Amino acid sequence: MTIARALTIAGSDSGGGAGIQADLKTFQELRVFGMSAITAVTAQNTLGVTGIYELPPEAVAQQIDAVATDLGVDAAKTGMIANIEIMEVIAEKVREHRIHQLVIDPVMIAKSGHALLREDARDALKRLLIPLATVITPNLPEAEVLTGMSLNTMEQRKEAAKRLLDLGVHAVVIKGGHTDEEESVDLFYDGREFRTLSAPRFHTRHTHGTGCTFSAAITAGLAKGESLWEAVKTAKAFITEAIRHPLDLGKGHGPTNHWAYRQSK
Ligand SMILES: Nc1ncnc2c1ncn2[C@@H]1O[C@H](COP(=O)(O)OP(=O)(O)O)[C@@H](O)[C@H]1O
Ligand SMILES: Cc1ncc(COP(=O)(O)OP(=O)(O)O)c(N)n1
Repeated sequence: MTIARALTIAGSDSGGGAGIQADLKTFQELRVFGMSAITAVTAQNTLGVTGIYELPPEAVAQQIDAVATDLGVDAAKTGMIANIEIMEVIAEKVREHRIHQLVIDPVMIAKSGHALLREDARDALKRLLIPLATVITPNLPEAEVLTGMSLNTMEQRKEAAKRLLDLGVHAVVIKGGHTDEEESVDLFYDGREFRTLSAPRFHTRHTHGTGCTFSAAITAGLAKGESLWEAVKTAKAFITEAIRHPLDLGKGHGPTNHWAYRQSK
């Protein structure tokens, strides 16, 4: 039996709803062997982030080397990167280990409002990492920062997707979580055609880690050899079930339910 292997390069969320923890739970649910390279440790729960401890860039490089030289990586994703120095080593290691299936979730700010990427690293993301990616998955505020556009309409989002593709990435998914529209519509663009993925919008406080979970599910699909579109469709179904059946935990923005997709099958 071939074992699909996925690596997450991201921050640790002590609360278990986002970051490395959400990614590993998602990989496991989708029957992919999960590995991690931690960029930063956050003290975090459903109410917010109370501490951020960035790791030395060498520690991130060593973790990537350790897994890539022994276990092997079929696909990888990035989440919280924290700073430019860490971003530089990630770009170097992705090239060195020839990681060709790379999902970049350009995490900038948590829903609680805490910055998870230093502001001076936002431009570096466009220069250093996005050109190496198979797909990037910005939410609406992140897509606005990366393009400098206001994204209120679908036409504006399509134009933003084109501009993001011009940065050298193969495909873009602009996620539709951050609106009050009736449906949560994600826009996919691979340079050939625009496609949309729609789901009912659930009125729930349990949306902590939705972006991490969605991008981890895409990574799992790529690790298993699925086409990008197949992987994105499964990721949308996975996150929709995870939000539809929330876990009643915490007093703030609670986690999604990582085992709901399996139970829906
Ligand atoms: N309230 C919601 N109801 C249904 N789907 C949602 C909801 N919030 C987010 N999603 C979906 O979750 C995924 C992550 O989107 P989003 O929350 O925008 O990302 P992020 O966590 O990076 O801000 C997308 O597929 C989006 O459409
Ligand atoms: C350690 C860590 N990484 C990423 C996030 C952001 O997760 P995201 O999926 O964007 O969800 P919200 O935090 O915005 O709800 C995080 N919080 N912590």
